[in-house]
Amino acid sequence: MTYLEQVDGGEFHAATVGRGDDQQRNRFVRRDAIHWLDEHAPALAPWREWTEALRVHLNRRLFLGLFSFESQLAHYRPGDFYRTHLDAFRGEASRVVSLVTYLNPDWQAGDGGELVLHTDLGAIHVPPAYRTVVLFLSEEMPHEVLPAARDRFSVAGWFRLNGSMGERVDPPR
Ligand SMILES: O=C(O)CCC(=O)C(=O)O
Ligand SMILES: [Fe+2]
Repeated sequence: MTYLEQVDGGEFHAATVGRGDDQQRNRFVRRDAIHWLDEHAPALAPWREWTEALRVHLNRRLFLGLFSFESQLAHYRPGDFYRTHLDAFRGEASRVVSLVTYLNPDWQAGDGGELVLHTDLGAIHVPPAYRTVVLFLSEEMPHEVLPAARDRFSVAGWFRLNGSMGERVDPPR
């Protein structure tokens, strides 16, 4: 049984909006079900190695000071969506770079479920097709997920700064 099959068996819960104590389930904003990827699962070693190599590369080339990475698998059932949002609030300085990738083979034009990036130059529509990887600045890129006509699986991850201060260890999970 693959890691994904295991997860699909039941370890999903309704996605919430916000972090920590501010977390709330808001079905008007997002409808998907999510599963935080287990940092220690042996099956996910290639994913950890790849995202770690990307983290080091981004720091080397762009001096971003990225410290950690967290990611979650999301399942959008037909009709599910995620309204326009930012992944981080300015000044919060936790999530710096967002990464999204897709697990849907044979995604067709009429299947919907596009990720829409609302850039200064206009909207960019990204079909959630297998092997597509999207990276953007978490605080600066408004984006949304349009409703899909079929089940849609994505992995969203965030490269974060080290927000540890005094007794408070970051990330909090
Ligand atoms: O699945 C996607 O295309 C993007 C998901 C997203 O924006 C998020 O989880 O913050
Ligand atoms: Fe997002």
